[in-house]
Amino acid sequence: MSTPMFENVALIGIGLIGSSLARVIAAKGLAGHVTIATRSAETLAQAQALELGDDYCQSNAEAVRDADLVIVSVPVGASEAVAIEIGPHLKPGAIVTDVGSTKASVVRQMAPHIPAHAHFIAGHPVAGTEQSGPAAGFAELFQDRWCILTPMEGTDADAIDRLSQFWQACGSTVDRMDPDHHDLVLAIASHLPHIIAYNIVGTADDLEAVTKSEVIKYSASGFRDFTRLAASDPVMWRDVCLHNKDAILEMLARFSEDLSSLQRSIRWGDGDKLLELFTRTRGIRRSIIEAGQDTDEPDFGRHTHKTEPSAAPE
Ligand SMILES: NC(=O)C1=CN([C@@H]2O[C@H](COP(=O)(O)OP(=O)(O)OC[C@H]3O[C@@H](n4cnc5c(N)ncnc54)[C@H](O)[C@@H]3O)[C@@H](O)[C@H]2O)C=CC1
Ligand SMILES: O=C(O)C(=O)Cc1ccc(O)cc1
Repeated sequence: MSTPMFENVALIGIGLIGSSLARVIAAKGLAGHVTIATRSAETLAQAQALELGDDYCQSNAEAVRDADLVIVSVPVGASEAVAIEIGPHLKPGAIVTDVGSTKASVVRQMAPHIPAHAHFIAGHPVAGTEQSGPAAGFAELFQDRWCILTPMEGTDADAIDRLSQFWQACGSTVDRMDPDHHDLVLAIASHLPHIIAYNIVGTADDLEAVTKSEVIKYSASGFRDFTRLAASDPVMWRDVCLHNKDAILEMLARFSEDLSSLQRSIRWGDGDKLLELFTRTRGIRRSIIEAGQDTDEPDFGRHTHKTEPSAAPE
């Protein structure tokens, strides 16, 4: 087997993302030794039973002591607590990254606690499912997906390269962005769809009392797709909403305005306007598929490396 990219890797948090990382690291021989740490003893025991790593400990501080690469895969609201715990125990040259769905808040929470002798580079693999926990992960999760890194100005270029190469070895294409820009783009591309799903399924559930399960009985695939998203982890999505508040509220305001306009078209029987919108949106999906950026479901969102990642900002 070839030399591993990192001798010692510490995975903090071993849910869907952490356990997918553990699996791809093992499958591709990317680490000499993997230490797993997570808060709950039960989850740690589950990770051990699944043989996801080489060492298991409940202390985040202890887990990072020898690590060359530390990957924090916890709900974004726990980022600061983890950074405070691990900061004083990082060895010189260690790379610390995360996988959180929001970036500006994570950078604010973690960066101040990472010592100057280590390298902090926030990240977000744009890959996931509605499942959570260590049993839900799989080695192919990151294959043909984007991973966005949001390094701060002045971060060691070598460390960024090493982390990029790691994600590429996991199957991803790496892109770089400013954290605020990431949060704005992901607010519309990922956060709003989840919020809309939680809302529509909640509304249907309220109606259920009136319609006695008819909503579920007669739901076609459109509603079922919403129920998949609305089954996503509640703690993770509470944290996304609280930690990307401004961008989400901005996008929700735009969404509400457009919804009001749609409502008006329906009320006044403006068929032309409805046809114009529905034709335009159908074209969007068709052009995505034709561009070869996506195959058919369930792989919508997987790309084919036909598009070059954009140039890294200086
Ligand atoms: N689920 C998804 O589809 C995706 C999630 N993400 C991000 O990845 C991160 C992790 O998400 P999942 O793996 O889905 O969640 P998960 O709920 O499956 O796992 C979270 C893990 O974090 C652990 N944890 C929580 N607080 C901790 C602490 N203080 N110290 C140590 N461990 C702690 C939990 O015990 C659990 O093992 C989140 O920030 C999320 O926004 C990113 C891309 C996709
Ligand atoms: O399950 C889905 O459809 C997702 O969209 C998964 C997902 C959730 C959160 C992320 O930050 C990235 C991907």
